[in-house]
Amino acid sequence: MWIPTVLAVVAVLAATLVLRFVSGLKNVSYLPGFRCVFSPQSLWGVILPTVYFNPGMNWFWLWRKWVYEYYGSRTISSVSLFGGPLIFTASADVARQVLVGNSAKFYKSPETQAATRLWGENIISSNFDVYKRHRRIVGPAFSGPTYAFVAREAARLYSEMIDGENWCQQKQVRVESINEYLSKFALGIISRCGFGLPFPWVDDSENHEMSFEKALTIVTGGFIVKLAAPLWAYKFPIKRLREVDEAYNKLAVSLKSLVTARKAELASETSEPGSSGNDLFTRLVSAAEAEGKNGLDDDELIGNVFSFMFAGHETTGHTLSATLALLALYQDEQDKALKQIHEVLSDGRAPTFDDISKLDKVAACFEEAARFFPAGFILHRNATEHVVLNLSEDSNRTLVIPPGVTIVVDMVGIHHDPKLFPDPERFDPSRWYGVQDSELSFFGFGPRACIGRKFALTEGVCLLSLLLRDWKVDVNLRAGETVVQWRERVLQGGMVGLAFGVRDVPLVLTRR
Ligand code: HEM
Repeated sequence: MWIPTVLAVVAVLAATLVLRFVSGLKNVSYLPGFRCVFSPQSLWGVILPTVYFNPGMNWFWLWRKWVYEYYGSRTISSVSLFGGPLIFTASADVARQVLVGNSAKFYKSPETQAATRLWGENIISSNFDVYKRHRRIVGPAFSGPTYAFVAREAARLYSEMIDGENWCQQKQVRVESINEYLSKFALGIISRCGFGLPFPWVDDSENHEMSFEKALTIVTGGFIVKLAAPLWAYKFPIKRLREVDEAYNKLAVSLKSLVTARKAELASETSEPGSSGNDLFTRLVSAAEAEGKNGLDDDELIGNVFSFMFAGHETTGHTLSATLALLALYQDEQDKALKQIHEVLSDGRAPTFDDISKLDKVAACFEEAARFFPAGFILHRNATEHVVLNLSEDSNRTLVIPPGVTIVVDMVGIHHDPKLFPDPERFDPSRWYGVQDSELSFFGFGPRACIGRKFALTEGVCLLSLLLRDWKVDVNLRAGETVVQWRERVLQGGMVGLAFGVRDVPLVLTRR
């Protein structure tokens, strides 16, 4: 009796899957692309490695040299048995149609913004009128005084790093992973210039209670744990979960009291302009207070300041690591940057915000590394209505995106498109000479492109100018390894935490 029942259930399930698959094909207008069991964005698709039957998360990098040519188009689809249909585009033209020309017809779905919303609605996760309110209040915080503050803090933190790591006593430093230092550096800058916190490089406090900075470090490293672990898992004595949970609770309480304190400070006008008052958090609280009931509530203030952490920490840290990896390989480019650093900072001082535009060759190294490894590597959008896109770049066909279907802009694909960037595997900073900040495509396109671009560029150029002025950067080879093998081993892109970038970059720094 049970055998026919089981067979009937299996038949119904199989028929449902087949119907869903067929409807998926229709939803992507039969656009060529992946036909797989798990969607590349589904849980199993992400967990399983990139192999020919499972694109996974790393196909953007591993298949970048052939995949679009193979399917005969820079806009392709993915239809799977498990997970919804997707459209991927590595065409800058199609990306602009979505993110610029038709931006009002697309939104960011709550599912794709789960990580950014952990602390509350914010500028990254919101849409439509709510977004406009967030942008109106957040926008002015990103301006000259903040960038000047970033430049000052970058110089101070660099010195603290060199002293704190005892590199000042050494002629040569060999590191297995420059990423550790640069990730901590980027976290320090966001903490100081985003939250207005001291973030000492060496935390020698005797206090055994978890410090705000420690909690911040654990929380940023624990985003994925927080997203993936179900609530019941916290009942078990799993050390990592306990630690992440404690850090989240600590931060939630501290941030609430920080908002209250900043409001009180502003009310009594004790905040000094030109000092900590230029951190993004204080400027946000001030702007939100000025807007009254049209401003942001406490959760939204915290959500926004965390969105800067989410969007500005790993992105900048990974790009800096990639820049040094590439400069270690391309010594001629390192020399060009060094020459400009000596010209602009001829008196040996640290760079200020006013120097950033003069250090354009240093900036171009950071920008070219950001092209090579675009930290914001996939941009998701969903259509609110049927939207017709023109694929004229590949053919004369048009593509109709139905409401609800996700289109993913593949930033790795766009930035390795040989038509836009000839010889894309070559590190060539001159591609970015004379390009305006607003045209830097790895910061996104259209009205929702990166609001923190100048923040990131200021931080990146300051750190690189100081580090390259003081140290010659070389690859740190394993015994018997050649430079070509080092490149093959180290220069691989992938998800590192929540952003795209290179993993451990082993370098030798030799004092100049
Ligand atoms: C190299 C460093 C960075 C890269 C490559 C980068 C890249 C991007 C990209 C591609 C977007 C567009 C996302 C989309 O359209 O869906 C974006 C948005 C954003 N970024 Fe950045 N980012 C960087 C640094 C920063 C920094 C330092 C901050 C803040 C301090 C920041 C804050 C933001 C915010 C708030 C948004 C959302 C803007 C909006 O929706 O209006 N980013 N970023």
